[in-house]
Amino acid sequence: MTALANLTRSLSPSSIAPFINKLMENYKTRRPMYISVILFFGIYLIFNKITRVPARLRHIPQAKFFPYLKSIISFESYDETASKITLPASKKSKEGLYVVFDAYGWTVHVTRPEAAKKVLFKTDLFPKISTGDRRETLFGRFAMGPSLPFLNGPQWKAQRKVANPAFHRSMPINLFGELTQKLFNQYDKMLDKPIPFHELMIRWTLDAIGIAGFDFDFNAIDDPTSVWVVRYNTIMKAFSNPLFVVFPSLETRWISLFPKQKQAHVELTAFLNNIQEIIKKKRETLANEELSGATTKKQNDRDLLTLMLEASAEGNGTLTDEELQYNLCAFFTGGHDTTSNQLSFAAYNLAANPEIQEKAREEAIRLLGDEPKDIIPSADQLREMPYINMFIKENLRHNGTATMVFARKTEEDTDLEGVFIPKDTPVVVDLYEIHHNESIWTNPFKFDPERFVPGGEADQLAKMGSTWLPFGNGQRICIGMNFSLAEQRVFLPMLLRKYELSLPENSIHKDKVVMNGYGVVSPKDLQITLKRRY
Ligand code: HEM
Repeated sequence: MTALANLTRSLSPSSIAPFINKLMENYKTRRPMYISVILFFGIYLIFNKITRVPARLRHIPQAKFFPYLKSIISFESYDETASKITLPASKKSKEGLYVVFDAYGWTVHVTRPEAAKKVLFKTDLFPKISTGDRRETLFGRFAMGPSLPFLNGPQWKAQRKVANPAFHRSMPINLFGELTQKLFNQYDKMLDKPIPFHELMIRWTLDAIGIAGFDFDFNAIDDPTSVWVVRYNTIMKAFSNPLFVVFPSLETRWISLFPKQKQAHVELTAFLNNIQEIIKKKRETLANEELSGATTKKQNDRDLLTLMLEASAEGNGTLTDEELQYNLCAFFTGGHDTTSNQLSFAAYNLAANPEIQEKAREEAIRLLGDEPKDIIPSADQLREMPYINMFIKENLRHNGTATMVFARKTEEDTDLEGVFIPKDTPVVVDLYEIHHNESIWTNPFKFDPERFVPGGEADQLAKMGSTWLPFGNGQRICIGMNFSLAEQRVFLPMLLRKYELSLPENSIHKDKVVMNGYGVVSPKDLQITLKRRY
């Protein structure tokens, strides 16, 4: 007790004041040194966190950190990064797992079909990772609400039940065909010289998803300067600004310092208001139709929004206006760039492989005739194009635009093909690596549609698990898969009948296609020369 009393007395304010004064004096003179030590220590901690695999994941092979970082910050083509870094890492273990520090922190990547199947099918063990609170960022306001790509469990199921019927009806083939004819009018203004193929494809898919999604004509093919096209493009461009992707708080707290980003938010508000207005009008129209018993459009001409509202009315569940808005935006993010990239890769693969192009053209002519006029294939004809379908599948394998699925997170400690993965570990299935893994596909870098003949290599491999999965697999498989395939099946035979495709002499893609992007890739500035056949 006496000792404690003495200590308390010695710690009285009057006794420690000189000590504090001395410390403050010292601090004033040595402030730069203290700050340096704290900074150094902070940097060391961050460096350590980023460069050292955490102990709980050290039993899994690692993709080399610095070469990986260098490759990402020098914007190397995705396939270069894969060949140099991630594919070699995937070969270090028979299970094909490796860890790398990416957008989710230390993440386990899956590059073999057996493990991929488990991750994609066991949705309760591997739910989608939470994207954190980015609701106030531009991308967050556009897409990160309660919508299909981001939800899990019963909430996701309830939404998918409303959306599924809209994607499992007969597709708007005529719309895709008419838009193709419109695009041909643009091609015809630029014949026999390199045309910006990818840029035009982006305009085509924007019109397709606008009209088929919610009956809104952007008119991007005919007028890329129209107010809605410019507005949409401004928003999309601002999304991909890496500064705000990496530091979202700059956008939420310091937005006034970034006038361009601020303007993109204004454009987005106008865009979202327009969608809300369309939803409101659509509800009114459907209510009136119900009252009068009249329907204005045939089933396959109805847009996805109408079909979802009808599915609700038929008792498949309900979506609020907010949920409908976020899902329509999800159809834009999921369905616009992806299909335009895929069709541009298709054009590249036709131009780079003249024999394959000729074989595909012969099939299109056999099916649709060789009369010198545009012909839109019928739904039955779309099912009768074995070679073009094989070409489409190989294009999705060899140059699939989605290189990986959305990240998952382990719900509990788990075993993946005999490898221990602790709870709360981010897990990503690498689609590109599975499609280019030499221990799965024979000569995977060769473009060869024959792999997909019935009973051929692809069919044999399917027994191993998820070997061909450009749209993902399992419950969360891309809801727009049939929509996109229908777009491709209409566009390609029409293109082949009318034009011969070649790569310009000075094309940057002469040796192999040069890619842009990371999770979703596209052929960089793809130019193609078109020669009319009729
Ligand atoms: C070539 C075209 C396309 C490719 C390669 C593609 C690929 C994918 C992939 C890999 C996923 C993720 C699966 C996962 O995380 O497990 C996905 C999900 C999704 N895609 Fe697509 N997609 C395409 C076109 C479309 C289209 C046209 C739409 C809509 C019109 C669309 C809407 C969606 C949506 C809403 C999801 C989330 C589904 C869910 O979680 O329930 N996609 N897509």
